[in-house]
Amino acid sequence: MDVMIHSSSFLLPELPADQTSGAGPTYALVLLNQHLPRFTPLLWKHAQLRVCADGGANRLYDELPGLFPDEDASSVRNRYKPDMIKGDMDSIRAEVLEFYKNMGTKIVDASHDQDTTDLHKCVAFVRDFYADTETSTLCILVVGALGGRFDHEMGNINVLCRFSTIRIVLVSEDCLIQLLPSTHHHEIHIQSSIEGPHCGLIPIGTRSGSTTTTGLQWNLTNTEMRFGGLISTSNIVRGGIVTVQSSSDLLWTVSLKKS
Ligand SMILES: Nc1ncnc2c1ncn2[C@@H]1O[C@H](COP(=O)(O)OP(=O)(O)OP(=O)(O)O)[C@@H](O)[C@H]1O
Ligand SMILES: Cc1ncc(C[n+]2csc(CCO)c2C)c(N)n1
Repeated sequence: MDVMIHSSSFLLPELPADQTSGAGPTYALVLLNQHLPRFTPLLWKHAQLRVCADGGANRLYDELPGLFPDEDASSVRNRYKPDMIKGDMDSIRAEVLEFYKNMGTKIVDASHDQDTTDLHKCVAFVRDFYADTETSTLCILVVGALGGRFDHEMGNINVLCRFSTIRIVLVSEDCLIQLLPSTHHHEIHIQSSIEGPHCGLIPIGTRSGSTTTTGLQWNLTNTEMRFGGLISTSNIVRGGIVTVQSSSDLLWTVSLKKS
C-alpha cells in the first residue's frame, strides 16, 4: 500500500526550500465564521488561493487588524483581499460584502443549496478550481472550524469525511485535525517546534477493526477502536515520525504549542 506523508510545515515561518521550488503542496486557505487563530496571516502567506465561507469574511474584516495592533486597521484590511466569498450569505454583513466586492473579490451566492454547509461549498470550489492539478499535491487549510456550536464542528469534521481523497487540515488555535484515509499507510512528520506532544487517533462513523502505530507513547498493535470502547485520546508523540496503518479512516489530531 502506498505511504502518504504528512507534515505541518505550513505553520513554519518559511516553507522548506523543496516546497518553495514548487515541488511541495499547493495550499488553499478557507476562513470560517469562528475566532481566527493567531497564525492566520502565516497561512494566508503560504496559500495560493484564499476563500471566505460566508460569515468567515466578517472574521477577516473584524479580527485580522487585531493581529497587527501597531498598524492602521484599514491598511491591514486592504492587504488581505480574499479571492472569493462563497456561501448562503446569511451571515456576512452588508458593509463587509460591499467592502470586499469593491476590492474585486468574487462573490458567489449559493443560497439555493440548503443541504450542504458553507465549508462544503468552499471545499468543492477549491477542488474544482484545481481540477487539473494532481489531487495529492493540493492541501486545503481551514481556519475557524472549531469552537462554538457543536453541530457546526461536526459538520466541519464531516467535510473531512466527504472529501476523503483531498488533504484538508482543520487548524485551530490549539490543534490540527485531519483525516488519515485507510487507502494509504501514513507517515506523520512531527514539527516538534510547533506541534505536539498531545495527540489522538479517532475512528469516525464506524469502528476501526485494526490499527497499528509507531512513534507514540501508547502505540496500537492491530487494535480495534470504536466509540463506546477504546479510542486513542490524550496520547503522546514520542518520535519525530509517527506511522499509522488502519483498516478504516481515522481522524488524526495533534496539539499546537503556544509559542
Ligand atoms: N460556531 C461555529 N463553530 C464551528 N464552525 C463554525 C461556527 N460557526 C460557523 N462555522 C463554520 O463557518 C461556516 C460559515 O459560517 P456562517 O455563520 O456563515 O454559517 P451559516 O451559513 O450561518 O451556517 P448555518 O446556516 O448552518 O447556521 C459554516 O459553514 C461552518 O463551517
Ligand atoms: C437533514 C437536514 N438537516 C439539516 C439541514 C439544514 N442544513 C444543512 S446544511 C445547511 C446550509 C447551511 O449553510 C442547512 C440549512 C438539511 N438541509 N437537511
